[in-house]
Amino acid sequence: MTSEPILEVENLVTQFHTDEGVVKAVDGNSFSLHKGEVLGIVGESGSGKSVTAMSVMQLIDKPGYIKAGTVRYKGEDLLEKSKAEMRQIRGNDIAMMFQDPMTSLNPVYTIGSQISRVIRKHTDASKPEARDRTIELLGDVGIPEPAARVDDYPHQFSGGMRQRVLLAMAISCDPEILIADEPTTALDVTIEAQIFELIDRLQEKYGMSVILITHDLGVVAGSCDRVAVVYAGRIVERAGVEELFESPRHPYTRGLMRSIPNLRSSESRLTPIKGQIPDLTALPSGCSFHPRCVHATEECTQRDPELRAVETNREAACIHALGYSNPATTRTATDSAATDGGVSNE
Ligand SMILES: Nc1ncnc2c1ncn2[C@@H]1O[C@H](COP(=O)(O)OP(=O)(O)OP(=O)(O)O)[C@@H](O)[C@H]1O
Repeated sequence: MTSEPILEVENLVTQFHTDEGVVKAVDGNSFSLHKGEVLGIVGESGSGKSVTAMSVMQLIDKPGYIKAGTVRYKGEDLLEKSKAEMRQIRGNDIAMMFQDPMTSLNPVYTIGSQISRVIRKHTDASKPEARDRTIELLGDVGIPEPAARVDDYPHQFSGGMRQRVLLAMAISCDPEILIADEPTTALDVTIEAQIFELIDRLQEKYGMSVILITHDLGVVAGSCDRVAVVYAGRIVERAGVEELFESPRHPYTRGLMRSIPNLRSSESRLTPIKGQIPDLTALPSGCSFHPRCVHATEECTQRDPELRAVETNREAACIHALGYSNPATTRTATDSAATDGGVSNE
């Protein structure tokens, strides 16, 4: 990508002070998003994906707080904006679609009135104009007979249709960025595929940039341009989607790939990653992933690896990462792996 990033997150640290200790939910992460790009943030449950999105939107409430970092949108740091300014930016510029449509839609209002209200809050549209736009949006997101359904209540829609309504609401003010946080968690796979197709289509139609948050690398493969893989609050690998699937460099990314069905036709066995994501109040010493890593060495228990470039368009936070390189394509990387204590290909 050569254009200026529309969103630049640098060294973001978000924590929660709890009775059990300080939860390091996002621990120094940086990433950028370019115009028209779809960035996937992927990782297991509890790895800090939602907290990253909520930090960008400035929706972190006590006991949480953003301890450090910058979130630059079109060059301006959102962390320095007032509450009123952020209210304008949310919806108008950056819209977020949450996991569960039932908690995001109010059951006592018609879906039309809920979408129209958002439009009227952010634009000077009149009531009839907002209603017309709402019907158009419902059509855009694939609700059949939108003019007839606009006065229905959320419970009159199926789960997939409610998710479409949320998408209509999120794009109603033509945002520059759409953050979709596990938008299909509660849906079956056919409906899930339809929602991702829809997001793709709308992203092109409206020229939006999208951050897609998911625990499912399969989703990433189908929809994203670039990917940030997160583990225990840290980005452990960042790459273009093709590079990532061609040769994942972090053992965690490899583990995630082995646990997805149908992703690699040559691998018929599914192998879940052993163990669990650590308690974010008491991270293991050294590399947080070392207790679950089949390649961990003594050094991994002591050294906390930084995210570093392993080749163009590719970074990984693993002291052995270079050892995963394909010798045919990245000779230099493989050579240096030898001096870096690198492990050989599996
Ligand atoms: N309000 C809160 N108070 C205390 N801890 C919190 C709070 N919100 C989130 N956390 C903690 O922050 C960490 C990251 O949570 P987050 O929801 O971002 O994970 P996630 O990767 O989005 O998981 P999921 O896919 O299940 O949503 C977790 O350990 C979670 O318990």
